Amino acid sequence: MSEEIAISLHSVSKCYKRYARPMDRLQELLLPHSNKVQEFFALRDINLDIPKGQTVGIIGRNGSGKSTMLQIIAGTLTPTTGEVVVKGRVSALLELGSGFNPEFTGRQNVFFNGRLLGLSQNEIDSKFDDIAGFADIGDFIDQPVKTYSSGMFVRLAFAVAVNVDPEVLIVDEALAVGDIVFQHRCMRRMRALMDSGVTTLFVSHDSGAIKTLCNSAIMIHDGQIYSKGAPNDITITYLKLLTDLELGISATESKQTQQEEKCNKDTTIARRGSGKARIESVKMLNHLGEDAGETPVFGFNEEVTLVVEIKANEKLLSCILGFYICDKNGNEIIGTNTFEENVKIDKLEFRQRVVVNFKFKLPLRPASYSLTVAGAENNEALTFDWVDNAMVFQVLPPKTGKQIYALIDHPINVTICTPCRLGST
Ligand SMILES: Nc1ncnc2c1ncn2[C@@H]1O[C@H](COP(=O)(O)OP(=O)(O)OP(=O)(O)O)[C@@H](O)[C@H]1O
Repeated sequence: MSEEIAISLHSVSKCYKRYARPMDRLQELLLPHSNKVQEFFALRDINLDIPKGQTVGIIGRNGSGKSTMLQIIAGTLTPTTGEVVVKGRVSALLELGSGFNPEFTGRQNVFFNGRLLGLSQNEIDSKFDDIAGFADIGDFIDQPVKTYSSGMFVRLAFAVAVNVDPEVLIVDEALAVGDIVFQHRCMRRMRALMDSGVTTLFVSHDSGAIKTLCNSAIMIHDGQIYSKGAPNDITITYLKLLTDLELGISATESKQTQQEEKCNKDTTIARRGSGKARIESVKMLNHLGEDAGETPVFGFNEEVTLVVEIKANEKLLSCILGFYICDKNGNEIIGTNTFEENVKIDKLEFRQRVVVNFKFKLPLRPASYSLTVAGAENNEALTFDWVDNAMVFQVLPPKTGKQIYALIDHPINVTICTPCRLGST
């Protein structure tokens, strides 16, 4: 059975007119053929099908075209060319306060927005208490929204967006504005909506949020889809591109080197960095100090040693080496570096090698994990080498048969107190 497509973009482009000087705009109006206008493509030939029920993370640099694409999907912007089909009610949180009339009270805006989204008066009536409760802005609900703080604005906008039974939800980092308690409330609600089958597009610069929330991701670069796939792979691609651009490597070259690495290994190993020094080898030793091989299997809570060898390709004034152990979604579970552990690596001469050992236990839920290893000259410097998926290993279940429900099994002391019954003889 083919999957149902909720959002479909076919050859979508968005071209803006730009003028070098404000005068040029006027001249163009008065003399339409004066050729003062420059065409700028914010989006170019986007083809995309998003299946119903997916949570898709959208990632990309500032100005890459993310908001333009989402506004087109939300229907608040018309594409210059191409076709967009979106099935179902779209609730979008794209710009702070968009869709709110500043002169209306919060209550009036809830009704106004609800009607815009196609709800009847009765439907909004029945949802109003939920919306006001979620926004939790007290008496401000009856004040004009122009008197709101930006946090209150977001609260109300989010409360409306998630309580109108959307079929497509579009969220553009608006969550970052509320306080921590509200952010947690938003996350819980978003998860509940996703679990109930709402198609969600989530734009964020926070790769952690993309990895935790989404089941696929799209990276936009220069108005085009640069890459799409599993959230972890896409965030790796994104971080590699950011590093490469900083090093003066073009986006095309960055993509090419990543594809070459991919062909050489089964897993999406991604390597980036300035190359001032290189991670020459990575291995893990088991609790007996034996090399655990290329795809190790460790016992639950086994003590292991991660052995990393680096070689300086130039003289380094200092060096920090670190690692992460990530779950299959790329969430960092264990990690540290020599600086945080107060272990100083002195300067390295050209071609000098150094081997760093990290010894730790693996109190992890039985599953497969990947290892990321990275090094930098100091805390401010660009990494000289960063290797994602340097190794993948397995952790076995505890021999005691204990179930591990959380990601990590932290030692916990449980005591039972039996209170004396009052009045008993
Ligand atoms: N109305 C407009 N007129 C001209 N250019 C525009 C207009 N709106 C957006 N752009 C340009 O289109 C490009 C894409 O903008 P967009 O807002 O979609 O990027 P973005 O990826 O969402 O960026 P950010 O992460 O900073 O929000 C940018 O170069 C922007 O300057």
